[in-house]
Amino acid sequence: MDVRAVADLSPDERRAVFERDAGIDDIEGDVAEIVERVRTEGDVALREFAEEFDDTTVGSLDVTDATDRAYDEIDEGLRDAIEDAAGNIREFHERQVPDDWREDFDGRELGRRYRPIDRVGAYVPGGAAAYPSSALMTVIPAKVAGVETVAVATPPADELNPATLAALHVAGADEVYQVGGAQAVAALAYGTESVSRVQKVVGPGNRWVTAAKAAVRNDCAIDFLAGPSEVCVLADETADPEFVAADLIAQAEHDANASAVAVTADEELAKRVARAVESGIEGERAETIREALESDASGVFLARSMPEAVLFCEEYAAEHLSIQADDDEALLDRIDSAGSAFLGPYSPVAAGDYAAGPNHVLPTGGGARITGGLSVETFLRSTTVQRLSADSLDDIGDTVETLARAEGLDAHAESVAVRLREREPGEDDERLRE
Ligand SMILES: NC(=O)c1ccc[n+]([C@@H]2O[C@H](COP(=O)([O-])OP(=O)(O)OC[C@H]3O[C@@H](n4cnc5c(N)ncnc54)[C@H](O)[C@@H]3O)[C@@H](O)[C@H]2O)c1
Ligand SMILES: N[C@H](CO)Cc1c[nH]c[nH+]1
Ligand SMILES: [Zn+2]
Repeated sequence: MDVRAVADLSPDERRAVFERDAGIDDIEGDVAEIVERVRTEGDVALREFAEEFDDTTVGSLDVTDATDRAYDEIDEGLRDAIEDAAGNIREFHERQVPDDWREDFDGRELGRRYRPIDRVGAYVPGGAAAYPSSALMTVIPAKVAGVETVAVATPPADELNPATLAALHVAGADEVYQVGGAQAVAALAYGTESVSRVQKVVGPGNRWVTAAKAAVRNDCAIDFLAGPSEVCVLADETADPEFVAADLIAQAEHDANASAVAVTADEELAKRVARAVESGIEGERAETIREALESDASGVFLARSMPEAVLFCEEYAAEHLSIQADDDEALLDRIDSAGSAFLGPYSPVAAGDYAAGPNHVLPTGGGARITGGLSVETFLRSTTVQRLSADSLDDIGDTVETLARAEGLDAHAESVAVRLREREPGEDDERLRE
């Protein structure tokens, strides 16, 4: 792996890193066709795509019943790990539940009220790897928010992954369908004979899943684009190059379209990280890792100073930002855009991927510039509430009428004026309310 100087990057090289698209743009047309076929042909299309893309002949699309059995049958150690991670994830997300509130603002009683969305669809990936962790990360926050029905789609297989099924049982999924990729997103968004449509589709996935979420977003709400994994490690001379390399390799093993970057102002560290990456690539996923790390969107970058490295991170807007440096809090303070930040040498991204508690479904492709990751709020809608007393309406009456007339909306002004005209001098608020 080469070390590239940030200052020497050409405009094209900068685009490849900072405007990375994980191969999604290339498949927009194909995904539009898949989505349209699911929309018009329903289950027939789902079955054909399962044959074509997953090499699976699907019997029943609905596999909800398999989850309880899987939970009973999986290895006890695995069951404990799922329960342990689920407990931490639930605890963290319970902290996010907002309270309804009402307050008095000079006679205007104002507030905010929260209600869960009724029916949500969660995509749980399962192509190149199995993702029981994503089952927990999508379904648990929805259930904590109070969503009544969480329908899950996960790729079909002759034998579905038992850990994923067991995790769905633990998380409390209500419906589970074996359908993967773009066709799964389309099925949840538009409905088919077997899959009832949902109000919002959430969850992570490869470029096919992510492109489909982008394609349906005008017809069905989505969380955000949570595509092939990414990590940006900001390191100084105190960092352990083996730790930095391990974090890059870990995210790269998800997908050949994943991206992983490290940036530092210390040339010696940069070289040592690059060497540690080279020697650390091994195992069954070596080819995937190599492809991801050799892409123009990945690499070890040498900045001229830590401020330049910080700017690099801000511009990158990573799904995962790892800071392995002496003054990590001060550095984090200067970076606004990141899905999840991991501070210090003992906070590997993988801890957050599985069990620390925060959500691992996070925006990729620079989405962190405008949004955070999946949370309880993703599954809530809010209503503002306003009750004005006669006196408080009187207080703002002139302001409302003046602005309404400035907009040429006289009926708006009149709807206020009629109330204030009919108000008897000295009439109290209680009477007006009756
Ligand atoms: N950003 C996040 O929050 C986050 C979290 C977890 C995982 N991820 C990402 O999720 C992804 C999981 O990917 P995966 O592939 O293992 O599982 P997946 O379930 O996302 O994708 C598998 C599906 O892709 C479809 N597909 C594959 N090749 C296709 C082709 N040539 N044409 C049409 N459809 C095709 C198939 O339908 C298959 O069922 C990884 O990219 C990982 O990095 C992201
Ligand atoms: N790193 C992924 C998010 O990009 C989440 C994950 C699940 N399993 C392992 N990792
Ligand atoms: Zn991961």
